[in-house]
Amino acid sequence: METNDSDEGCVGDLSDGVRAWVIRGLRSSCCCCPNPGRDGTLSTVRRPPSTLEAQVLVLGASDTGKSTFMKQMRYVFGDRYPTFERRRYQPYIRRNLLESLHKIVRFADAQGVRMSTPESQDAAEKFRDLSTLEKYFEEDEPIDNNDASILEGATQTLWKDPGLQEVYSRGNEYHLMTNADHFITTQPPYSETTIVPPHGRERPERKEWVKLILHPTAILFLASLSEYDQCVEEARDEGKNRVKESLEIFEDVLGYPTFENIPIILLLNKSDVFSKKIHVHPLVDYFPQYEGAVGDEMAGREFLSGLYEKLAIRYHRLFVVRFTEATDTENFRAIFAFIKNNVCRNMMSRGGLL
Ligand SMILES: Nc1nc2c(ncn2[C@@H]2O[C@H](COP(=O)(O)OP(=O)(O)OP(=O)(O)O)[C@@H](O)[C@H]2O)c(=O)[nH]1
Ligand SMILES: [Mg+2]
Repeated sequence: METNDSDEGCVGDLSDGVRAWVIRGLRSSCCCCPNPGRDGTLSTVRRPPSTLEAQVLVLGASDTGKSTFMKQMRYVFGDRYPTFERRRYQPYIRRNLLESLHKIVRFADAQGVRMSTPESQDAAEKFRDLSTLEKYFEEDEPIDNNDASILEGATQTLWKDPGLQEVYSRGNEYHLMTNADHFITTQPPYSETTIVPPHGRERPERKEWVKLILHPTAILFLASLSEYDQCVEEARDEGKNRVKESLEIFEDVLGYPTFENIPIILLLNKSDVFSKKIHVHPLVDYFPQYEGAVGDEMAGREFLSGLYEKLAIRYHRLFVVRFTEATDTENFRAIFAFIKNNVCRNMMSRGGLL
């Protein structure tokens, strides 16, 4: 399902007069840059001539947290999330969650995993047939209260079942969205307005976005630490590992002539998911060259960041790495301060001030 990511377009003033911008239609890129015109084109900045402006381009493979990062910017520096906007997200979140529950139940069927009680078997039945759920996908139609409470009860009953927990922990085998547990354990978005950044799924048209972007001050490259045990959904038949896909995109960025002297800040995101997963899914099962201990979070982080570092060294590029959790606002604030500092230093150094 595609989401109408509201981060596509101008997302408002950030600190120090920098504006954030996501180029419409480019899933994998966004930047902080001069004011966009109303028609979505970039226009001249009306600022005092002495104002310095940074353009930070945010890149990365699908599902790594780019939109979440931009939404945090808006939450921290912009107008938070007005109620109307939360309402706008709700149908997308609801659809993502229903499709996820359907995937979980079908995977359980395929693997011969049965829910352990008659109640949870009944609950599973509610999500087994996608065509019966489609009526809840309508954007403009709220679910009636009775259906909402049936779906909510079924969701909670299923979640407590050990059979469901078993297949849930194997979500990497069938492309389960990252935060399905969050939606389920907080407030399933059937009747109440719930806000969590939605989930976009398109695979980036890499060669396309790379042609369209400007000369940024810095590149923020997002990669997901937690995807080491997942395959690229669109390249499922090839069984292509998502970290490998991300490394290829990183290499494209390193090799792109326009970016030759642009500093890169690598954000290894979803560290919260990684720290849970690493104990359950050994890194060595997916990367045989990993030599650290099973379940050693620090060694795992070092190993994965080392894969990016090797590429950067090969291309003689300077870069810095941070481990992040884009869904955590406090973590975002700290990372944003780091980025700002880094970008400012870079601008000063380019201007001969350092
Ligand atoms: N737990 C956790 N979830 C995250 C984190 N960062 C992003 N997510 C979730 O991961 C999913 C994908 O995040 P997005 O921000 O939509 O990813 P994206 O890079 O914009 O994806 P595309 O638009 O498909 O390229 C969403 O459900 C986010 O809420 C994180 O640090 N921790
Ligand atoms: Mg996105």
